Amino acid sequence: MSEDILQKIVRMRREDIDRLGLNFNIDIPEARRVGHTEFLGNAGAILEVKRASPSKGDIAPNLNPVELATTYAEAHAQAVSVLTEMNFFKGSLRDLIAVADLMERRRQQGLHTCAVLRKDFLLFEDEIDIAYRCGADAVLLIARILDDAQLVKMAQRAQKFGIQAFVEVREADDFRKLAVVTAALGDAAAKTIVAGVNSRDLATFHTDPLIPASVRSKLPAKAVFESGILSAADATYARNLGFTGILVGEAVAKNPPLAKDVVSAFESGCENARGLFWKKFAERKFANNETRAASSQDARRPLVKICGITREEDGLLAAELGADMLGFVFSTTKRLTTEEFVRSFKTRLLRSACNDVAPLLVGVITDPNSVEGKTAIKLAQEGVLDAVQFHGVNPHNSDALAESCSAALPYYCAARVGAPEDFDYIASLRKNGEPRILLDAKVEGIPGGTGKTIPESLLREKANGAPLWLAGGITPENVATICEKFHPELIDISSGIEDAPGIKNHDKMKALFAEFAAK
Ligand SMILES: O=C(O)c1ccccc1NCC(=O)[C@H](O)[C@H](O)COP(=O)(O)O
Repeated sequence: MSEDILQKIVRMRREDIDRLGLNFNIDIPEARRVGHTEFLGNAGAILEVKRASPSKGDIAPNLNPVELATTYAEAHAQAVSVLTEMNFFKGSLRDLIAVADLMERRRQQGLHTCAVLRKDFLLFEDEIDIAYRCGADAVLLIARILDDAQLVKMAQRAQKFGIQAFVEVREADDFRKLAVVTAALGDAAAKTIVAGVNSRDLATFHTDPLIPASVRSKLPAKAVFESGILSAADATYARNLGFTGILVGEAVAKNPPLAKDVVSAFESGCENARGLFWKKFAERKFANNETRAASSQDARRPLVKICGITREEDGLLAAELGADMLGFVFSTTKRLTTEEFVRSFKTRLLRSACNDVAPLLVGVITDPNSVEGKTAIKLAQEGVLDAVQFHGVNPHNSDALAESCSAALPYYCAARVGAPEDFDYIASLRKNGEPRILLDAKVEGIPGGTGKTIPESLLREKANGAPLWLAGGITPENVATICEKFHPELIDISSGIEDAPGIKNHDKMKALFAEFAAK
């Protein structure tokens, strides 16, 4: 089997250590000469001294580590992460020593001091000694490249020095290792171990902001969202999920003035209902991947949202068939629903034991200032609805969202797509920290539920890359072909399973889900 990039980094590092020794031929202090700052003693941002990466190539090849770390400290970062891997990240133990010495000078001057993390692909206990002597307050331990015994020995060595072991996890086996090392450290674990989840797959470089969301509940209280944070809005998203730290590299190394915005967005945010919605969705997505693979359902089945529910029997059947989300339209169209209906449906749904996990309930709105829009927002803030779908309206431009943000509105955006320019709006939503955006067909004069599909050429040209949430004209007849062509993560269906607007046809609904039975 061919070597992935992570295996290559580790192999080359082992070869360098054989040639140069654990200190890579660099003079390092005989003994530690700096004080100690607890790594993530308080919630906050960890900003990185990063010259290059295997995924991006050169990022800031000529950066001055002391100048950059000074900017980070002045932005009140909690920690500075210093990459010391030389082949792919162009880092060095010299950078680590320089940043730790800088923090010691700041400590003595009474200035804000950041903890210093040695970020590398560490393999041996004696590398912890070297990190400690250089002045690190924490060391990264990547669970995926260490076996149980080695991970435990390295964490114990960190504990012996009174520094933190920052254990990076991502896959199921990493979580098992985290449990092993936590048990091995006993009472000391709470003080020594900080867990981090990387939104970037180190083998493929693909980042997905839903990966940290999917595992937040399995992590200890102190937990870090690593990679893929490009803006203040992304930092807010991570905080909304309940992470106590973010690790930001490329964005701040390339653009140091961004450090301040990222730090303050993270520190002023909090865990809230928006984060809860994304956690529920992400847990559902990844749990479903596993259970479907083991059941009679097609493992490639997307998540399914059935929209435009106006009758209890339709919603209950959709739930029984395995719908992941149910949509209720709070916009004056033929599928308009009411507050009373949604409240009583929710009670009924929770009473019915048709599914282990009830579908998420969302209110679709086209005008946050309308009576209907405000009703859906209220129901989402109360927790009756799991989220609001801003359909064709930009929540970031609306006063309603600004007001409701303080009350933590769970929401996502749906964009109506009919021309290439519409993807500019989608890009702007992504920059605003939206982890997923639903794409729906644009038909003049009809806000949604049009029964029309998005032109294939547009999807092919413009929607590549990001996980796709797809609506518009999906039917039991075309769903298999659409899924085969575009591999959506979620599909959203309304008129394709109806006899009339808001009146679902049960045979069509069954036919839709039958398309996902393993063939
Ligand atoms: O469905 C509606 O009547 C509706 C009205 C106003 C705004 C949005 C609306 N639906 C939004 C959805 O999420 C639909 O499921 C989506 O447009 C797909 O509909 P369809 O093409 O009928 O499957």
